Amino acid sequence: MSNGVFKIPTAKNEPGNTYAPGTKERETLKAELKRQSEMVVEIPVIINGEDVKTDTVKQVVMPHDHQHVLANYSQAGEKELRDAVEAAMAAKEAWANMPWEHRASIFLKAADLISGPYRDVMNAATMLGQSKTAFQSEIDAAQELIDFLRFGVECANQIYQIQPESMKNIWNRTDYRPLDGFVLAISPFNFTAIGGNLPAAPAMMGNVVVWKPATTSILANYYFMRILEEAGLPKGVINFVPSRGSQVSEVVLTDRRMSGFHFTGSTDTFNTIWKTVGENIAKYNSYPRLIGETGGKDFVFAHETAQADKVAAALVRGAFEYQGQKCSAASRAYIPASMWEEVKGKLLEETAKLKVGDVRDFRNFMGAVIDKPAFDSITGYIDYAANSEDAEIIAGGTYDDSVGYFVQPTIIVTTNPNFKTMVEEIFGPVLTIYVYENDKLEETLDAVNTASIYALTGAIFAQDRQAIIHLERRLSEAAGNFYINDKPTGAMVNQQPFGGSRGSGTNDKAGSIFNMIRWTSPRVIKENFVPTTDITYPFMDEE
Ligand SMILES: NC(=O)c1ccc[n+]([C@@H]2O[C@H](COP(=O)([O-])OP(=O)(O)OC[C@H]3O[C@@H](n4cnc5c(N)ncnc54)[C@H](O)[C@@H]3O)[C@@H](O)[C@H]2O)c1
Ligand SMILES: N[C@@H](CCC=O)C(=O)O
Repeated sequence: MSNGVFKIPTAKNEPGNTYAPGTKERETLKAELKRQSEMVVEIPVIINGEDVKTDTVKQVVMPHDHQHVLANYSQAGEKELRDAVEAAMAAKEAWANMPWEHRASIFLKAADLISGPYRDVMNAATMLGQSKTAFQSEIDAAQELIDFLRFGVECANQIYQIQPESMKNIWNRTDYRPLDGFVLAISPFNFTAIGGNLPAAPAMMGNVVVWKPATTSILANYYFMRILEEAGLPKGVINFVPSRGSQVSEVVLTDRRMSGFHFTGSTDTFNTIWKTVGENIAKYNSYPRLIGETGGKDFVFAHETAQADKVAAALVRGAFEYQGQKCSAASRAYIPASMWEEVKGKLLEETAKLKVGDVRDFRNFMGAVIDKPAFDSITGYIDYAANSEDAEIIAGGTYDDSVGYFVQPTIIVTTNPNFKTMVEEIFGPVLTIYVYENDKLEETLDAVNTASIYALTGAIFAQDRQAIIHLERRLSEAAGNFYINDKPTGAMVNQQPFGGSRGSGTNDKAGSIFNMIRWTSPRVIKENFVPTTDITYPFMDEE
């Protein structure tokens, strides 16, 4: 029994640790890295709160030391996937009917557990399993994940307060029901926070979920699942099913009770899923909500009034942090000829300083790329540029996968604004630059707008206010997250709600009210306190 309109604790962005030499946080994180490096975790499938081991067991390795096994995980097959759907459906009624403040408490508690006792665990698992540096892990597995949980609760609370007007004798109410079925969440490898948010956001709104994590981020995703359990998530509300994507599509995506799909990953995968849903549309109980944040080919555009050193700094951080494996990473840049020599000098100087290696050595700025297919794909682009007459590699261009999947930060300069590496998402530490003549501003802006199918993030650099206004207008459809005099990465929950359009997804802005509202199916209730007995209208009494 709940009596009260409860006040949700005010959400604030989680402050980050620095891990500077001599700090306590650096010491405890290093100890946790050592502990996790010396053990092999056995990761089960988790269905209805029960650990399930299967016959298909696969390994999780460190990308920066690929012979080092961190964990073995059970892969769910068809039976486990079907069981997960049934477990979710069985948990549905009790979860949907749990008083909202108790649902909220579970996620707020999980946020506090990550902020406190499990911060090192989440960071170490993300560093070792996904090859993130301490800095990159902290902004993801700690800060962003905590923010998603706390602001998610706040957004849900705001939605529940959106209520209709009522007239004399009438009370109108909106009942924010969860969707009529279950939600399938499929997450990418590159952000532990996104992995957590994809199942958590629909669950906060009262939905039950089948969650398929990416195979290369399973370790951190598994620890998050355990934290949710410790926070009190009832059995079956989120079912954790490491599995093959194609099999999830066959078995879970096409189940008639699938009412929502929450995805982040590549555009190709989302297209395949959308097509599968379309082909099966007559089968579903209700039209499934399809929410997908996908790829990017993010740009930095410098105007002739920009400051060269700031442009160069944004390019280095925007392109090479986390090995360029951010959907928001700066991967194409447009620099005016008048500024190029200065930008180039600074870029080469700063890029030469970046150390690439094992993330347990805190002096490294970059770790390894995620796995062998990613390594082969990224180095394929580098080789293509090396052999092209339209391009010159001015930094990096080398790679080595003998110990870990290491790719040096690479800068390509091209004379063709539609060169392959200016157009396609590479998802690695490769930046391509097109130097434009100062008097070709409009043609170059057209190229920014049309070169790729994506519209995720983009940054402009300029000092002149009229130029800023002009660029902002001319590139209005080119990015869902647009930056002025800043790098195109590092969006924060509740500050820069994140998502793009065109080939970059449905732009539902993760962690915001726009996304959370997709997980409800509102029922409007009209209650009449004084029902009428009149059948006819008053004006019918006389002619
Ligand atoms: N827009 C954003 O907010 C955002 C954020 C992070 C990553 N991304 C994008 O994600 C991509 C990188 O992540 P990734 O390599 O994990 O992406 P991916 O598309 O390869 O995989 C994403 C998930 O989909 C699963 N999957 C693959 N094929 C499937 C299929 N046929 N059916 C069902 N599931 C399938 C994978 O196993 C994984 O869990 C990049 O394109 C990046 O831009 C976008
Ligand atoms: N939200 C993150 C990117 C997530 C995609 O990989 C950023 O803004 O850098």
